[in-house]
Amino acid sequence: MDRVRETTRTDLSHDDVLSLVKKETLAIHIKGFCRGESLATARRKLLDHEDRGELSQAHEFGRIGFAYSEISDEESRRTHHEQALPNIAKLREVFAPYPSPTDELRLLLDELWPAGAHLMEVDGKKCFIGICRYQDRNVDLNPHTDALERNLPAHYQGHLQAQLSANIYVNIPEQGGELELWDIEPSEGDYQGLMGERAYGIEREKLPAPAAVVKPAAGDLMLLNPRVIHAVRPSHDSSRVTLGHFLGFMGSDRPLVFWS
Ligand SMILES: O=C(O)CCC(=O)C(=O)O
Ligand SMILES: [Fe+2]
Repeated sequence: MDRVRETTRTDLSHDDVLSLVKKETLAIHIKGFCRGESLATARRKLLDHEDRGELSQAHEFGRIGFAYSEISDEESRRTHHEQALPNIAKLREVFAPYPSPTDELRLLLDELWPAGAHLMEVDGKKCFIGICRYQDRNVDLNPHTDALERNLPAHYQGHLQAQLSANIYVNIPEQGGELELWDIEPSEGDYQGLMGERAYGIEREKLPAPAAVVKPAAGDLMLLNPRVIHAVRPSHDSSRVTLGHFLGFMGSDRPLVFWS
């Protein structure tokens, strides 16, 4: 079975999303999701943006916006929610006068999902969506999994049935920058054990060869299930710049929720 499915913006379906939830498909690839003019405008601005900062837990990665995964205490929790809407507006502005691909993704999923899709709220506070991430030359995004539960408050555990990831590629190096996917879903305990003292992720040497390797192009959208191990090979030339989105699945008849 082909574990990476190619489709188009118009053909993306409810069943495609469910196939990722069930891990029948490892990734769904939509080539040319972004419109050319909009991408060219944004790429110029994003490659040299004054608001680029460093990801709290792994300083080798640049980012615009404050990720949910950066929450480690009450102050960072407040920061995430206070900056959520201003950061959404800031990234929307980068694409102006065109619609931002993050907004288009939100609308597309709201339209295709029977119960719709909206920003995640935690304790009545909205979450940020659409983080811009920079992986500069020779930086390795090690094999890892993503789990919202690592950063949710204690009384909010257990409300997701599945987590999906949706990346929009703004700049992709000529060499390197491939997405690697393994068909391995470690339990949280096993993952923490494999991680040991590392800030995040697992050594590649501890894993077999990946089940799939995909090289996206600038403008593409890739959906994946980040509860299975995945990684991004280092770029050998320009920075790899993406817009990252997570989707929460709470059942087929419930809305999808968004955060970054
Ligand atoms: O940038 C990518 O291709 C994948 C990034 C990633 O780790 C994720 O989507 O969870
Ligand atoms: Fe990830």
